[in-house]
Amino acid sequence: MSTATATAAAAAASTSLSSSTLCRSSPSSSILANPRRSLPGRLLSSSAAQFPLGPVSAMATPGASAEGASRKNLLIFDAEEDLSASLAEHTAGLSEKFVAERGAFTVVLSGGSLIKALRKLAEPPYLEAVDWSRWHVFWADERVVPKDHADSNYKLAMDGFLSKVPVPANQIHAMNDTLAAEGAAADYESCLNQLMKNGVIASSPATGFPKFDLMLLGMGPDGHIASLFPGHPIVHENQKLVTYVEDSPKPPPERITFTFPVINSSAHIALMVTGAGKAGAVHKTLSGNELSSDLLPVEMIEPQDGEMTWFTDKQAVSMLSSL
Ligand SMILES: O=C1O[C@H](COP(=O)(O)O)[C@@H](O)[C@H](O)[C@H]1O
Repeated sequence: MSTATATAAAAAASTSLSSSTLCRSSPSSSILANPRRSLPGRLLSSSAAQFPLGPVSAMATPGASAEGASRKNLLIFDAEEDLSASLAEHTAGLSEKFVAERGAFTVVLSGGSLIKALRKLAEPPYLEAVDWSRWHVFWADERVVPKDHADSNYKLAMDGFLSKVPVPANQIHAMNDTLAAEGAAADYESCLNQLMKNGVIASSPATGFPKFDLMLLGMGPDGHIASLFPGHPIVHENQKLVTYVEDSPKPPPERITFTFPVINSSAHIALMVTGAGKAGAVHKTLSGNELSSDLLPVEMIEPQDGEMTWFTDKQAVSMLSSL
């Protein structure tokens, strides 16, 4: 597989926190008009191969421009540094767009390797250029552990990213770690509903579910995303916004997670997948049969009215023969 220069890769348009809060809405969580800030010029990483993805397969033409491209794009990077740079550019570009359009940027984080990949967003030039005051941060999934526990996705994100950027503490909407799984899921769902009412989170005209501006996801080697694991009945949840598991195959067993209707209602989904250990799930997803009855969770990502970008490396796509 050769790499090509990305023409418009990922250009979807392309105070340290001393504390943060449990999910809540507050007067400062309403949408306010915002003077547009400009980001520095193009800072695209130059070592991605870009493939617009068809609805079923990964067969595509390299180097297509972002304009008129399909709603799913596959970016392949040689170097992790470049992936991280492109993810930063992508996120900063979307932040600028949504802050200008609606005065807020709602971004959903996951746990795992994603957080390290976000590190360049907390560095110049993004550190100064991004309007962090308009960010509202959420989690796609959380483990039922205290917020200072080594397994906490909140702690991971705080330590690796959020403590380095000036997002107002009351706009960091963590799941409630004082409740058991079921209660914490219900609590987070009411938080989302309240923030939709306030207009902080948009609502999808297509589905009525919350429409986050950007959902940042990772994927496990088994094809799980958030805490939606292969073969688990909650992958079929279609009413709730947030649900829970008490028997996760990956420890810790108790977790809270967004459901597919919420994930698929997002305006933008960025899925970060690296490493040879994930090549099998990537292969099944990008060359598999979407009609099969044993879909992996990652295969069930289907934006209803949005755009999805895969951020991958060569190892993760090494089993794709068609590239
Ligand atoms: O358990 C989890 O795993 C996935 C994937 O993590 P990675 O380290 O393989 O990237 C992560 O996206 C999810 O948020 C987390 O709870």
